[in-house]
Amino acid sequence: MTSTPPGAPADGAGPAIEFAGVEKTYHARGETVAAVRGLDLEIARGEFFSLLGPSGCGKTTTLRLAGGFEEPTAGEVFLDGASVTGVPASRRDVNTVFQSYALFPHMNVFDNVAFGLRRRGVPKGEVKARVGGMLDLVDLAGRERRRPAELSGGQQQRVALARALVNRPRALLLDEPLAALDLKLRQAMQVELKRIQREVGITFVYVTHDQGEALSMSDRVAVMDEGRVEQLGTPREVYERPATRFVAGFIGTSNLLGGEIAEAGPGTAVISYGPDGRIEVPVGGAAEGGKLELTVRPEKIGIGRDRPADGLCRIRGTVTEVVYLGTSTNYTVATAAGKDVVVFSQNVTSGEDVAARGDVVWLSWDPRHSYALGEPR
Ligand SMILES: Nc1ncnc2c1ncn2[C@@H]1O[C@H](COP(=O)(O)OP(=O)(O)OP(=O)(O)O)[C@@H](O)[C@H]1O
Repeated sequence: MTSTPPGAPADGAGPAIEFAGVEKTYHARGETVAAVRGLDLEIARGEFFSLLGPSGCGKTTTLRLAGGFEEPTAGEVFLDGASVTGVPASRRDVNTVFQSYALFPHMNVFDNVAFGLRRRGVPKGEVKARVGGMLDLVDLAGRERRRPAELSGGQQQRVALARALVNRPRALLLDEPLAALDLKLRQAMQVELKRIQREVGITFVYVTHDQGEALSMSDRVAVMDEGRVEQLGTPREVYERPATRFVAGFIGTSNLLGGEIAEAGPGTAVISYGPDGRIEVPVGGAAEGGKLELTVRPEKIGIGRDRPADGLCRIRGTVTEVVYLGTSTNYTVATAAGKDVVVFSQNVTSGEDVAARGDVVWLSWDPRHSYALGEPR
C-alpha cells in the first residue's frame, strides 16, 4: 500500500482499518516491553472484528493505535486507505467505548447522547431526531430523562454505545465494554451488540479476553499472544482448526495428543498405541518414525464400552472423573496415549451416565476431527 500524507482525505478505497508492519514498544522503569510486534492486519468495512487473547497480549494497545491514543514505534496505521500517522484521536473518524462507560453523571440520558452533536453545532431538530433514533436502536426509548445513576449497568453501557454511534463514525472501537456486567446481562448484551452492529453496518473492533464473547459475535477473530497474532480466522476456523498449541489451549478445551508416526500416506499420518489405540490425522509431509502433535475437541469424541468401527480414530482408557453438568456430562479418561482426554457427552437421553469412574472405555472420533498442530517432525 502506498502511504498517503497524514490527514489526507480518505479515498474510500482501502479496508476500514489496516495495520502494516506495526510495532509498539514501551519503555518503563528501565524495562522495554514489546506490546505489539510485526502486526499486519486488514479489517474490512462493516466487519465485526475481535481481538482476543490473555491479559497483556497487546489487544488494548492495538485498539489504541487505531484510535490515535498511541503512535506506532514502527509501521503504519491506515483508516479507509489513508495513513493516520500523526493524526490525533480527535481527528480520526472512529469512536471508542471503554469498559468504564464514562457518562456525564449530571446529565440525563438524552443530553449524554446529544452532547457530541450539540458541540458540533448540529441543528436542534436534527439532534432530536438522531438521538431519538439511537435510543430506539439501543432500546432505551422512554428513559431519556433518567440520570446515569438511575440506570442498570447494561443500560448505562447502551447509553455509552448510543453516544459513540450517534455521530456515525466509520468504525467503533470497543475495549471490553461488557466486562463489568454479570454473566446473564453480558450474554444478553452480546446479542444486542451484534444486532446493533448489523443494523448500523459500522465496522466494530472488539477487544476481549472472553472467548465465548469473541466467538459468538465476530465475523473474524484475531487470537493474540505476546504482541503477535497467532491465528486469524472466522470463529469456526479458530475454534475447529486451531493452528497452534497456544490457540488450541486458549480457545475452549482441547485435548493435546501426540506420538510417533506409525504409518504415513499422502495427506495422512497414523499414530498407533498398539492394540489400545490408533489415531489418524489428516496432514501432509508425514514420514514413518516422525513425531506429530494433534488436537481434538472434547465434544467431537464418543465414549462407549464397545470397540469402535475400523474407520474411526480410537483410544482406550480408564475413566477418572465424571462431572454431570445438566446438558452434558464431562468425562476425564486416562488413556493409552499417556495423557488424559476430556470428553463432553450431550445428555440426549435421561437416566444413567454412559460410564462411571474406574470403567474401562473406548473413545472414538472421525479422523476429520483430528487437527495436526504444526508440521510433522
Ligand atoms: N503505557 C504503558 N507503558 C508501559 N507498558 C505498557 C503500557 N501500556 C501497556 N503496556 C504493556 O504492554 C503490554 C500489552 O498491554 P495491553 O494493555 O495492550 O494488553 P491487553 O492484551 O489489552 O491486556 P488486558 O487484557 O490486561 O488489558 C503489557 O505487557 C503491558 O504491561
